[in-house]
Amino acid sequence: MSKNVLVMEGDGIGPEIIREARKVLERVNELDNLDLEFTEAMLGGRAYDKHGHPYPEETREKARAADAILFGSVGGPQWDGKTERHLRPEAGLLDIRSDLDLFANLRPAITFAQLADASPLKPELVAGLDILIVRELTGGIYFGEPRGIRTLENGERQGYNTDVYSESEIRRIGKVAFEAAQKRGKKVCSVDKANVMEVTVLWREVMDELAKDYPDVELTHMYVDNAAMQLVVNPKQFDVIVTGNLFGDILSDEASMLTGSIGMLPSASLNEGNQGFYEPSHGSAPDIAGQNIANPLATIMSAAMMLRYSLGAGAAADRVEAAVSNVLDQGLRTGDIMSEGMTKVSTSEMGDAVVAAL
Ligand SMILES: NC(=O)c1ccc[n+]([C@@H]2O[C@H](COP(=O)([O-])OP(=O)(O)OC[C@H]3O[C@@H](n4cnc5c(N)ncnc54)[C@H](O)[C@@H]3O)[C@@H](O)[C@H]2O)c1
Ligand SMILES: CC(C)[C@H](C(=O)O)[C@@H](O)C(=O)O
Ligand SMILES: [Mg+2]
Repeated sequence: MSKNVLVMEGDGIGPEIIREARKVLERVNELDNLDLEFTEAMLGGRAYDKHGHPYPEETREKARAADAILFGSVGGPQWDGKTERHLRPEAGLLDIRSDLDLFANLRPAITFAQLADASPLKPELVAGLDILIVRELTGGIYFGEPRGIRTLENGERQGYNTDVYSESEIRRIGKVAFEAAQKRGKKVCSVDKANVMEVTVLWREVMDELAKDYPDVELTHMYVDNAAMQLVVNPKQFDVIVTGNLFGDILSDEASMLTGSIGMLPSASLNEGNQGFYEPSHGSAPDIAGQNIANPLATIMSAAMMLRYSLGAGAAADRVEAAVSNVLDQGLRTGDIMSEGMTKVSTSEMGDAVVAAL
């Protein structure tokens, strides 16, 4: 039976990186007879400009019907601060995550041997690194109510957000982390701020309870400020990191630099069914948009995650990841991962090289 892949470019570099990932998917579709069908929809700032909403009704319908979604990135200065909160490009992304209940955001930070010298960290600290960040994506301070900006009695304005997690939300993301660890290095580090915030006191308690169901996995806890430091001091101590929405957002950008570039960090956002949403962890990079210089590999590797997690095509996913490694072996580098003696290529040249390596 055919599988429906919804493709959404988004804003900024979105169209450029999605074009390359789609080429790769179309090629493995032919090579492995995957029977993938592609449809398109809009999400983000350009969707707002065209339809008056960053997550238009038509996109909602297509998204609900899709087996998997490939997405670029949203946002840009032209939309910043211009519209009401729910009409911002970023709100479109938060809406679709919530609408499809994509609570489990998997962000693997893997340092390819060929790129150990592209990280600002010493190569010996990052060579062989393989961390999985499991970020809760549909709760916490991103979605908690009440939120807003109010005027106090003294006339001063006050901004406020609410960080909330229920036990069931903590348990379901914890299970994802423990089950992932069982298949990898058998270690989970839960990152919180339980020395200050009640919401993470409960987070820690629930993780401890859950750990009893996974005696083969070692659970440790770490405060987020220390975790931010440990990621640059000794990143290889980590196997799976599980954390809430905001801490996961920040730590995953930090971890991306261990791999050489934010352009190397893919992601999968999954719900309790098999449906998944696949996007690079980076943003729309307005500073380099339209120049054909962005690194498309995070998006291509997100497409590989899609093949593995939502399309039942693990062999095709392995093939894409091997092709990425192959182009790095050839010495091809976009500007963000460029180093001495390597060959600098554009976004589309990098995509073409991955297709050829398939
Ligand atoms: N998931 C998403 O759609 C997402 C994620 C983060 C930020 N954003 C949005 O993107 C816009 C820009 O945000 P930002 O500048 O804070 O973060 P960003 O990730 O877009 O860019 C940060 C830096 O990384 C570089 N960069 C990002 N992706 C790259 C790639 N593939 N290749 C080479 N370099 C790359 C950029 O050029 C920039 O210097 C904002 O509107 C923000 O809200 C969207
Ligand atoms: C654009 C923004 C809403 C988003 C987030 O904060 O989750 C982004 O930073 C990400 O990491 O996917
Ligand atoms: Mg982010």
